[in-house]
Amino acid sequence: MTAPVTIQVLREPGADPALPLPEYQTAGSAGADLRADLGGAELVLAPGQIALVATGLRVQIPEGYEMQIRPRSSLALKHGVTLPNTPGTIDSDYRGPLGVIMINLGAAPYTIQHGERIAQAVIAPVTRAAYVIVDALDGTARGAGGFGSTGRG
Ligand SMILES: O=c1ccn([C@H]2C[C@H](O)[C@@H](COP(=O)(O)OP(=O)(O)OP(=O)(O)O)O2)c(=O)[nH]1
Repeated sequence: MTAPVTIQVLREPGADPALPLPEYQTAGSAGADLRADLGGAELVLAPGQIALVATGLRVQIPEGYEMQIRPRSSLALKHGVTLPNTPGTIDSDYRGPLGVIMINLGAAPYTIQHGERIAQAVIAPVTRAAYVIVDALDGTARGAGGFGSTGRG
């Protein structure tokens, strides 16, 4: 296993110090679970509602990496609760509160509990590109074909 990337974490003033930091549930988990810090309260997400859910944390990600915030499949499958902007992008130069944008696509209200695991954070290397203007692009067999050009199934 490669050495872990260190993410410096600052708790927001007033954040619940009892909440565990993002944590991997198994040795092979790609994502570390993020918890809702609701100040001890709960948050009801009505069908169709979008909310920015606080984690109570700020993070400092090393340059050259990003954090991707992804849904938990269990919440999505059982309740239709997911992230409308998945994966959320946390930039290495961002120093604000780490928030999770959630949406309830299910038919019933969903109650998020204080401390509930609401999403997962995946750390990934970032490749930066240089964009350059040209007069023509290389030809390929696919050409401009897309959006189902190769047929269905
Ligand atoms: O799910 C998310 C997505 C983003 N952010 C924070 C961290 C990220 O670095 C910053 C900006 O996100 P993004 O680049 O996706 O937002 P934007 O709409 O392009 O805004 P900006 O103009 O601030 O970049 O907001 C979150 O806390 N949670």
